[in-house]
Amino acid sequence: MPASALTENIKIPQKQNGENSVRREVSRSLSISTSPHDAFHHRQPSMGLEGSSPTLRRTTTGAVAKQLKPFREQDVKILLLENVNQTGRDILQGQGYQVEFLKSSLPEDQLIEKIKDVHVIGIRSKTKLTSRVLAAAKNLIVIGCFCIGTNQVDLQYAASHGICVFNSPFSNSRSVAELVICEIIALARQLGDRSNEMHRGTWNKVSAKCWEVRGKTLGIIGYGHIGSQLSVLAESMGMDVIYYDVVNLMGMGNARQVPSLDQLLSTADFVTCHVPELPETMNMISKHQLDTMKQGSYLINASRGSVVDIPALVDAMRAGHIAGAALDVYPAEPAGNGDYFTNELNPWAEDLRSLKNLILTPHIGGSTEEAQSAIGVEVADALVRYVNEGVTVGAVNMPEVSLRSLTMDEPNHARVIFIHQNVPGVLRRVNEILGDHNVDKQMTDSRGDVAYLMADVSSVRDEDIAQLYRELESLKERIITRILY
Ligand SMILES: NC(=O)C1=CN([C@@H]2O[C@H](COP(=O)(O)OP(=O)(O)OC[C@H]3O[C@@H](n4cnc5c(N)ncnc54)[C@H](O)[C@@H]3O)[C@@H](O)[C@H]2O)C=CC1
Ligand SMILES: O=C(O)C(=O)COP(=O)(O)O
Repeated sequence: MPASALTENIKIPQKQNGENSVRREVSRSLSISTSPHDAFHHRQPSMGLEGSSPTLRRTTTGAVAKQLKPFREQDVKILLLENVNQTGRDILQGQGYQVEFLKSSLPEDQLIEKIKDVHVIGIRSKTKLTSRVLAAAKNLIVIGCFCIGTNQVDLQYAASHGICVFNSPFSNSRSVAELVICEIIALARQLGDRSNEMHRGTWNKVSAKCWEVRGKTLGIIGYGHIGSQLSVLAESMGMDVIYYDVVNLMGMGNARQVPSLDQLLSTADFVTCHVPELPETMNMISKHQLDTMKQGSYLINASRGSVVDIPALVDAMRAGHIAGAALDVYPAEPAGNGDYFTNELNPWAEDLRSLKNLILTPHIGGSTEEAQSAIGVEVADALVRYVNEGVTVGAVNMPEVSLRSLTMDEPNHARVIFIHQNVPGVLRRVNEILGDHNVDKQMTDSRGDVAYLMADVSSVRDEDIAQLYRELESLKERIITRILY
């Protein structure tokens, strides 16, 4: 059946602004093309068994998994910002998607222009996907954060608009932990200052207030992937490790959890922050906490800039109460590389630059070849699985739903994905619609206000698919319908 035959089944109401809403929705969910004649593509020939596809897989039963291709691959538009690693780009381009790659982030207004068109966006920690930006992203189905943190994305807004978000939960944890180990020793030995002096031609051999780290106490705030990895490394250097976390967690090695932040602060020689950006972690280290820290102790922050109240830290360092600090993250960070670390960016930048034994790094905690290349693969794979098969395993804002792959022996199957508001009665109505077909398998789950249903239906013709799509779209609780085949 030609694609246009299917198109004829679709009623295309005109919107006031002339934009065609069904066409837009269809292009977001079923077919990428915005041409009314291409609004539904008919089935693509299945990939041949002898084909050279690098993604040819077998299911657990040994059958060859059919690669679902909802779109013409070349129509899937992807915008990658912030220098996403080549490994990720290769995977996405290997799928035949249209990939636009930029080295830096974009200011909000430019981002709003660019995001209008794309189905997938890949970012790192700098790009702010606020509700204002996402509201412009009419075709967007998925966001890939090629990093750990997801605080830069309005996760709830994204979920309520059916936009799935993935990240890489631990591929750069080791890199951050190693940087922090390096900083502990560098602060204890005032390495930054000695090196700066030598760069200026000054020989300044001192031992006063320079220490070994062996036998000193490291206090870790947030004992997750990074904190616990750091704990192991610090113990192997002979440090005692204590940690504070809102969750009760088993310590690695001899590390001990302490019941309060104040207890950690008043005991540790080195305090390091590894909590996510949350309302509760905003200025978690401020004047009171700095005062509670031991005289001559050190502070490290490689988590998020909002966690440490920097003017309070400047005061504590000027007073000599804090002997040194290392900061990798800042409340405001520039979109790209350049001479931006000035008072224009953050009002206290010059104050920081004037302090002794303060290591300042440009958010490089996760910036190693190993981490970036692993993250590129992990997040790009998750994006491909989502675009091609609708699998949400690993998503940070959607229920995790997966079905075993359709196989090459099931040519007339379709996968229905229905993201909807999590209210009573929807499943009954969805199943009434699906009930005319043979539902081979189905999974549904909810997370907060949003539910995700995935069902594989067999023996469906192209016109059945169009009808299923129309009927599901007509349900008032629908957020997004996608049909993959
Ligand atoms: N500088 C850099 O380049 C990088 C920075 N990061 C930042 O580091 C953060 C931590 O990363 P992971 O260890 O992978 O996260 P994680 O989620 O594995 O661990 C975070 C821990 O913090 C704890 N926590 C949350 N709120 C807390 C509170 N109010 N008080 C005490 N503990 C609290 C959690 O229970 C959890 O155990 C990320 O959210 C990200 O913002 C991550 C990677 C690279
Ligand atoms: O992984 C994270 O959360 C980080 O902070 C690293 O961010 P980046 O990928 O360097 O922008």
